[in-house]
Amino acid sequence: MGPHPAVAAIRLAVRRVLHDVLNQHCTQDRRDPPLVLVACSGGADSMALASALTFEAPRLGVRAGGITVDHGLQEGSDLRAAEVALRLRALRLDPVEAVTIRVGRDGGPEAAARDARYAALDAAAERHGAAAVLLGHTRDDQAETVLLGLARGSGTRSLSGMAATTGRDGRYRRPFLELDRQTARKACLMQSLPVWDDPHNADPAYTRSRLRHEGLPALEKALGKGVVEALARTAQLSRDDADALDAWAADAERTVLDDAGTLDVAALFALPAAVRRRVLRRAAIGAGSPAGSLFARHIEEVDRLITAWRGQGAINLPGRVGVRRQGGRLVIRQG
Ligand SMILES: Nc1ncnc2c1ncn2[C@@H]1O[C@H](COP(=O)(O)OP(=O)(O)OP(=O)(O)O)[C@@H](O)[C@H]1O
Repeated sequence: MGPHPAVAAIRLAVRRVLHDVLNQHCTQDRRDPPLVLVACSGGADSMALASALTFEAPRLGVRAGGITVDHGLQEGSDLRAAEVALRLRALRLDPVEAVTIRVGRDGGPEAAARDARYAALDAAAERHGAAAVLLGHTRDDQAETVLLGLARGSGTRSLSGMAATTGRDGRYRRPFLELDRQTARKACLMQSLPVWDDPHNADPAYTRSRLRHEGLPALEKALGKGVVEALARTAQLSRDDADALDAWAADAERTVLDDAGTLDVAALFALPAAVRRRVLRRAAIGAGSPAGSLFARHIEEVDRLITAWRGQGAINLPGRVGVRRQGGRLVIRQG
């Protein structure tokens, strides 16, 4: 008798990613077996991921290890991290590491914890020479990410959620992005894997938690069960659109930019709004405005220098970047 369908599904998802990693490894002409690490919080998604990795890796000639990060934000988090590391070793992953980090405050508690966690995972990947790091984000996480982008009123890039592959050299992989959270949970249950439910995930103080426990269930009640799947599909379609528009903007930039680094207003005006705003955003970032602080409202204001010109003065962007219209040119400079 084969494995339970949930276990078969998580294994298939991981096998596909391992094939990809192996192909990439071979094209780099490497002969040693690649090491793949699972980033594991001890929650159901990443424990399911660890179990699938431990099953598939030896069959494909891949080495498999695990990393758990202790954010040090809760009483006893060090003991829990040690416990997760033990569970990963019990799955015969090797190497296994529990890494303790210090979380700053920049950008709010959730963003600060995420930034510190990725920095620790990057460092661990470098230290162990890992070819890939697997993350347990599911289709439900993707749907939540799309809704958060929608609620911020941002564009297609933000609606495109998380990519299956991100990070330096495509280091981070998300095998479960097309799998629902219920399947991961069921797979743990069927394999008698103990899982740890992070109390933060149920804490209504966190936006994502409210969305998960109140927002999405209300949407499903109103619109039907297919909402999560539809939102995940929206993410993929938006990603394709955003990629195409980014490529268009990169081409357009070459035609509107002169050697002195100023932009031709008439040529900008002739571009479709979605492309023009991307060109303006690229130029602002190129001049030193930090991408994370540059919001749609900033770019809209710069855009008005082109589309609603009435002699306005210079516009100040984050990072001490100023934008002014001088005759038929747009001058974007720091300082
Ligand atoms: N403390 C951690 N240590 C290592 N990896 C982590 C940690 N927290 C999150 N991750 C990785 O990031 C992914 C997504 O994080 P998220 O906070 O959504 O997960 P979670 O709900 O805490 O845990 P899980 O996804 O395992 O159920 C996890 O699946 C895991 O791969």
